Amino acid sequence: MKSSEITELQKAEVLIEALPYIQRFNRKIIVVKYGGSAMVDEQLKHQVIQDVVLLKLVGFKPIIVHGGGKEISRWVNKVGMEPHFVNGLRVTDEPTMEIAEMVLNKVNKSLVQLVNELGVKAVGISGKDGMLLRCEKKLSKGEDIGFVGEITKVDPQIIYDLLEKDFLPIICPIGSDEYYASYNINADDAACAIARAVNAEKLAFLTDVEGVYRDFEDKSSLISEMTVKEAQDFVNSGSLGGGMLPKLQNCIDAIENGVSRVHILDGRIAHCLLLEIFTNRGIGTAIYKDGDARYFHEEAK
Ligand SMILES: NC(=[NH2+])NCCC[C@H](N)C(=O)O
Repeated sequence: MKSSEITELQKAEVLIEALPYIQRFNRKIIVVKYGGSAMVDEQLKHQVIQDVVLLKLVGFKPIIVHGGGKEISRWVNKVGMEPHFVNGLRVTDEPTMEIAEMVLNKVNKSLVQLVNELGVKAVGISGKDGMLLRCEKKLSKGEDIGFVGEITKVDPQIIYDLLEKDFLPIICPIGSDEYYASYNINADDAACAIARAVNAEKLAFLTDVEGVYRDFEDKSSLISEMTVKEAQDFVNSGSLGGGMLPKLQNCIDAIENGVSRVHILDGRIAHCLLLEIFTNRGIGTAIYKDGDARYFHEEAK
C-alpha cells in the first residue's frame, strides 16, 4: 500500500496496536544485537538508530551490542596485513587484535554519535569497561586461532549504573582474560550473555535473513513464532540450514536463562525493530518461553 492510501484512521490504528506493547515493555531491558547489512548501509543504519531511540523515549531500556566484522576486514586489508586461516577461520594474531580493537571502538563511538544526534544520551563501552566481559581463549577444533575469546563471566554492574542514569549503553564485544589481555568475542555470543546477565525482557538479533525457515530451501516457510521447546526440537531434528544453528542455539540458551522473548529479524528491512515490537504479528521469528507463545496475539486482538 502506498502511504497516500493510508487513511488517518489507519494511522491512528497503527499507534493503538502499539499500546499493549508500550505498556508491557515499559522499563524493561531490550538487548539489540546490531550487525550485518544494517550496519553497512547508511540509510538502514540511520533507521535502526531511530528505532532504538524511539524504544528509549517510550520508556524501554534498550542496550545495543554491535559487531564490526566487515569494517575490521577492511582495515586489516588497508594496512596490508596478510590474513592467516585455520579451519577456515581468520586467525586473530596480536596485530590483528590491535586493529580489531581500534576499529570496534571507532564503530562504537560513531554509533554513540548517531544516538546523541537524535537527542538521547548514549555511552559507548567495550566489554573491558567495568570488567563487563571476562573471557578465555577459544579454540577451534583444538587449534589456536589467536585472540578469540569465549565468555566466562559477565559483570553487568556497569550496565545497571548507566541505565539508572538514563544513558543508552552501546557495547562492543571485546573482553579481557585473567591477564587482562584483549580478546575479540563473537557479537551474537556477547549479546546473548549480556541479555542473560541482566535478565532482559527481549533480545533481538538483526540479521541478513528474514528469520527462521521451516524448510531452508523454501523462502515462503518463514516461522513467525515458536516456543523454546519447538525451537529445541527443530535444532535436534538436524534440518536447520544456513548458519542458523548457532544463532538458534543462542536464542534457546537466552530463554532458558531468563530472557522472555528472542526475535530474529531481517535487518535489511527498514524499521524492522518497530515492525516487530509494536505490532501483533511482527515481521521476523519470535521465540517465546513455553506457555507464553501466542498469548500476546490472543490478548491483543
Ligand atoms: N514474529 C512475530 N510473530 N512477532 C510477534 C511480536 C509480538 C510483539 N510485538 C512482541 O514484541 O513481543
